[in-house]
Amino acid sequence: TTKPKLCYFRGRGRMESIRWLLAAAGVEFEEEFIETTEQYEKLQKDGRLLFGQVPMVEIDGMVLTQTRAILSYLAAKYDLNGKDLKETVRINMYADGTLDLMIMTALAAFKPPEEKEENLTLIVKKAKTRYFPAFEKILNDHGEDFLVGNKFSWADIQLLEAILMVEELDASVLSDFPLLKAFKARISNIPTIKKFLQPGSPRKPPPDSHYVEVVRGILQF
Ligand SMILES: CCCCC[C@H]1O[C@@H](O)C[C@@H]1SC[C@H](NC(=O)CC[C@H](N)C(=O)O)C(=O)NCC(=O)O
Repeated sequence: TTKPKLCYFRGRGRMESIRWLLAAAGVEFEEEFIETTEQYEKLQKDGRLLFGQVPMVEIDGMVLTQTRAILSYLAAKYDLNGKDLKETVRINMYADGTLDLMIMTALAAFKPPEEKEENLTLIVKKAKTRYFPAFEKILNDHGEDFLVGNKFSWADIQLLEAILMVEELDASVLSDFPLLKAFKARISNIPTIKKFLQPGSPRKPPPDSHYVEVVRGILQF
């Protein structure tokens, strides 16, 4: 069978959660990195970007765009989506929340230097006052190893990804969240995730100035 093909810049951005989900599901994938404007314009000209945007994933004979739609398809396809609609909507709520937090960290790299420090402080504050307390409470109230239905799901993958991203900004961010600390250790030890966290995996590094310049150049922003 042909492997899914991911088409995005050589960096995290909006594609990183898709890489995490596939890796957690033990699914190998190809990557096509957009490095030049010509590449990007050819994708658009060939009509492969529905709204002219990436992430784009080729899978099961389809050319998919829109990050959340892709994540939702993959979660359902790889049984990471809850046992019924009520579990699935909770998973979607949690996943959307962590995605909002992660987009903030992705866009932080593109802030002008004078706004960078203040913006990073804001992101860590949002994580500590809005997102992490909500997840700490869920783990506390349900007393289970996973966020939903005591079974590993897409929501667990994205919460771990978000925790690691915010820890890159402030290593002590979990100091007031003991249940999230234990959650991080538990989920990081799931074999497919443990492998993804090793060097040499398709996981991308934090955005650096080179990456920002490449994306700015291609997207003209
Ligand atoms: C480090 C991460 C990269 C930061 C920049 C990215 O964050 C996004 O906000 C912009 C890019 S991602 C690239 C951007 N894609 C989107 O905004 C997709 C949004 C869509 N709702 C989705 O969820 O997939 C893009 O193709 N723009 C071209 C343009 O609209 O004409």
